[in-house]
Amino acid sequence: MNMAALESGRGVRLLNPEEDHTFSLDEDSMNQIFGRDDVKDRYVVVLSVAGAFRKGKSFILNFFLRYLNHKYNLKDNGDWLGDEKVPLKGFSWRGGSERHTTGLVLWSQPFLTTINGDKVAIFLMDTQGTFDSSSTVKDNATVFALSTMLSSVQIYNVSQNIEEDDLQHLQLFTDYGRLALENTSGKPFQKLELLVRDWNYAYEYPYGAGGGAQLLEKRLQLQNNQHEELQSLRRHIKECFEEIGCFLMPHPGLIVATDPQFTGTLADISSEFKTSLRELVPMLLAPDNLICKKIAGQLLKAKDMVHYFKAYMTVFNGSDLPEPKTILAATAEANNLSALSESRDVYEYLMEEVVGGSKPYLDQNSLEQQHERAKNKALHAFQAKRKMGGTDLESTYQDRLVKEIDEQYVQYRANNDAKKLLNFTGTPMILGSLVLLGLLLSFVGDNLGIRILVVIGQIIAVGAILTLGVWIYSRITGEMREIGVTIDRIMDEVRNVVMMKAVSSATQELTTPLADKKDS
Ligand SMILES: Nc1nc2c(ncn2[C@@H]2O[C@H](COP(=O)(O)OP(=O)(O)OP(=O)(O)O)[C@@H](O)[C@H]2O)c(=O)[nH]1
Ligand SMILES: [Mg+2]
Repeated sequence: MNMAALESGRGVRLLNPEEDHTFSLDEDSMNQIFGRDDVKDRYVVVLSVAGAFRKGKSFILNFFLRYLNHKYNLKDNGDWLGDEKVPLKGFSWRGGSERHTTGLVLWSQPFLTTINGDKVAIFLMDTQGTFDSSSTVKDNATVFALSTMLSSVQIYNVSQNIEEDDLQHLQLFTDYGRLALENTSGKPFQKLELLVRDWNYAYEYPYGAGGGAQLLEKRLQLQNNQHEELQSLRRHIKECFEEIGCFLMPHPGLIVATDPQFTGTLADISSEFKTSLRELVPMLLAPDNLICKKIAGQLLKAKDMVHYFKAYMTVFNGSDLPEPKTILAATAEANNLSALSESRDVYEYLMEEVVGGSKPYLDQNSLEQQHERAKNKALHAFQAKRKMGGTDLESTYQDRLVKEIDEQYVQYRANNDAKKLLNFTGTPMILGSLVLLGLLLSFVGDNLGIRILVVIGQIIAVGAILTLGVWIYSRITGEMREIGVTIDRIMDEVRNVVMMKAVSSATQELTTPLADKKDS
């Protein structure tokens, strides 16, 4: 199997656990991953795997990677599971009893595709296992919460069965989710997939999604004799996620579970496990099944992820676990911030079109008009976005947008003014040289008595002086911009032709003696 495309990626730890039980965010890596030019404006599918430590989370993610590489990089519809003898690589995984993955790890290269014409980037996220001996309850909750808040598909990896404890751990989200439901449109979370590993009771419920659905229904059933708390937890879980599924995964075999030499080769994995992988992975990641990340009913772009990461980091790094209302407030802040930066992009884009670096000088009035037009468009874009957090928060961010745009305008104006000054390296230099050339020709022609040379020289000199005049006028006043631009373009051509001639004659000079030497 061709793994080349996979080898360009690696697991990047975006969230690092610190000694004092806070987490630090690797902002540079985050900006690099989500801000890549071909990625930042794409909608995102974020699949995360979370749950107790040492239960095969990183291991299974590497099969997701194989599928994604096969389907979206190599665009191959054949068997994706791969060669029986190839070791399993990608996210770091290993055997043993000590926890391995820490913090939150993202695959550095998203997989790119389109869904119904929309460009999409698929991200995989690995998480620190919960309940190891060195983490606190808060550490666990933070990783679990962040990965749930930031993913569109959360795979909740549980061992052997769905127990009451497993459901209890969803409590923080259901509390947040209920609050979010009251305040925003759309369900707060998208897909939750409980992945039960080492399912031993296939005689009761068969392996796969079918058996999983039966088990899940049983576990989420409301019963009259259940305590009220257990009943409401179940109700809320169903309310908060758009979709909840369960998948029963068979045991992968003794070599996988116990052999320290095991490298992840398919040959050492039970055939039931492989059969289930063939069902599970496309069920989550085939083109028709991809789920894009939404917050408050709105699709997120890769560049928006940065705002949410930062906002959640701040609230989860406090000394206590944040209250659901604090998480909601952070979500609303990030949501407004995304709208702000998107609208500022609109302003920048429109202004670059008229006064960007390569554009000629624009007169003051026109510049002002263009600024007003771009600012209105940006404000309109901001207002058109559905936002969380109420009108007060919205107007704070709108004021901030106006302030940032006005600051940027000052910058554009300064740059524009700088263009007014003559630029002696481009067009004027060429035109000046042409004036000199013309004068030289007519002088030589005059001395040699060649009348035609005198006329040609004078035409060149006068033409160049007139053109220079028009060009200077256009630069200083900002009027006749089209003519000014045309002159620049023609002079550019002239410069290119002259340069090419100079280079080719120089190379000829250099190569001819060599060739001559060869011949002799
Ligand atoms: N019993 C069992 N073992 C598995 C399964 N999948 C992988 N393993 C083994 O479990 C061990 C741990 O795998 P990892 O993928 O590193 O586990 P993890 O959940 O990422 O662990 P942490 O990063 O410490 O949270 C490895 O030895 C795997 O071979 C499974 O479905 N069942
Ligand atoms: Mg791991």
